[in-house]
Amino acid sequence: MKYMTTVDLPKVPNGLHGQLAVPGDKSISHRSVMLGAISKGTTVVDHFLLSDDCLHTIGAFRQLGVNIQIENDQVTIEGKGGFNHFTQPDQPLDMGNSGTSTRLLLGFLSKQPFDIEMFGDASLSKRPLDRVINPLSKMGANISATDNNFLPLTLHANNQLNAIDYKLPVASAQVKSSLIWAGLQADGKTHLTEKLITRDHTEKMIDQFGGHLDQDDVNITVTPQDQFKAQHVDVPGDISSAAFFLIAAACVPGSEITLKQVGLNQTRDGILQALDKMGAQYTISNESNDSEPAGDITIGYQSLTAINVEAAEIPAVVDEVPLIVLAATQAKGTTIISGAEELRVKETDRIATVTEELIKMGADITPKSDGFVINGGTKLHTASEPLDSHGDHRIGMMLAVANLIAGGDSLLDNADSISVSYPQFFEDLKQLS
Ligand SMILES: O=C(O)C1=C[C@@H](OP(=O)(O)O)[C@@H](O)[C@H](O)C1
Ligand SMILES: C=C(OP(=O)(O)O)C(=O)O
Repeated sequence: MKYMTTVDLPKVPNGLHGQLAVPGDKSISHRSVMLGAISKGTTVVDHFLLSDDCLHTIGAFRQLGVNIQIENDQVTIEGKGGFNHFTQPDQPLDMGNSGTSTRLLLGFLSKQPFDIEMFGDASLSKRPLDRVINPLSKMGANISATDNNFLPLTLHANNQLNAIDYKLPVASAQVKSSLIWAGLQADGKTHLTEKLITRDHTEKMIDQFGGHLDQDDVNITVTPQDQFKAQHVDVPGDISSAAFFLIAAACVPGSEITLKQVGLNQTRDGILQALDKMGAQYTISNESNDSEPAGDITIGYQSLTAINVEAAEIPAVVDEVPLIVLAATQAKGTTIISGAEELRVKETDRIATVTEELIKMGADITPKSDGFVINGGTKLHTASEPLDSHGDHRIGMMLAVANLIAGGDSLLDNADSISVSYPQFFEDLKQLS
């Protein structure tokens, strides 16, 4: 897909107000289709995120012969009752812009009795896959990828996966999840050791669907199993989507908002930890805890102070780092973010694109190889040339929030990339205006 649309970014002269339920969590939505597909029975998923990325996961499973119905934001998946009942896709699987779909499906589909081809868009075709190809190959998967690292690729027919002991060289929930899917199909116990704890939605959902993993801090043992039982999944609001409004409300004078039933999984709540460290006040109410914890978050405008963010804190906030940089431009003092080199291999090199775009609005940011140094207290202004999402949904939405803070009239190029994770972002922002 080419992202072409240029939009006039909205303003909120009186701040953000009111209540909003953000769309469902992207990571959990992807995984609900995967577990639903191998379970026995019909899985019903409510508050599913119908964004481009998740629709690519649904599209791939439909091509594998899984019957999936969509009605409003409810998705119904007729499970196949195991990993062994898929049919060979008659076209290559289109992964679009979605790193999660690609990396998770590589492990999930690494023991199928037929070849499967996969391709993606220009951005996804530049993102490294050797982080999953290498360990999956050790397990016996047979993958021919472009330069052994990139899409397009072919996952060759394979009937044997060997269990391995593997220490993950990167802190990545995508790599961990891919290897869990493969481990469930291997011939013995697979032992994984994470570099740092990363989001645990795969582990929680396996448990919800009647499976079992042994976990102890960064160690996970996967025992082969494919007896999963269909479930009802209620997807909480995506904290990564809520984060745009949390930062907007904290930084635009006069704001006071409540975001309803946002996912509060502790492996994902780094944006709240960062706000705490910046001295922000917010309240959490109506907490629920089904398979994933959730609650309502109320936050208003306030002054923020600079913080340091280090490597160990990054996984819980990896997709929200662009927003921490933006908040840091408004905070008192100098913020230093380190250990965030993974941002260089997201939809764009987010260290480069965040810096380039916020500098257009007057921010004082110095990029580092693994993060940023931000001198705060800047009055952001309208950019004299259009801002650019660079085709990266999270950069596009972060810039829309930056324009709210500036109270400016900036334009945003390549705005339609936002549909990758949050198609109704501008409508929801209007609801809070
Ligand atoms: O597992 C997931 O659902 C995700 C994991 C993260 O990627 P990495 O695991 O590559 O850090 C995150 O950036 C991505 O948006 C979603
Ligand atoms: C990095 C992201 O997603 P993915 O890796 O699935 O493309 C994201 O949503 O910010």
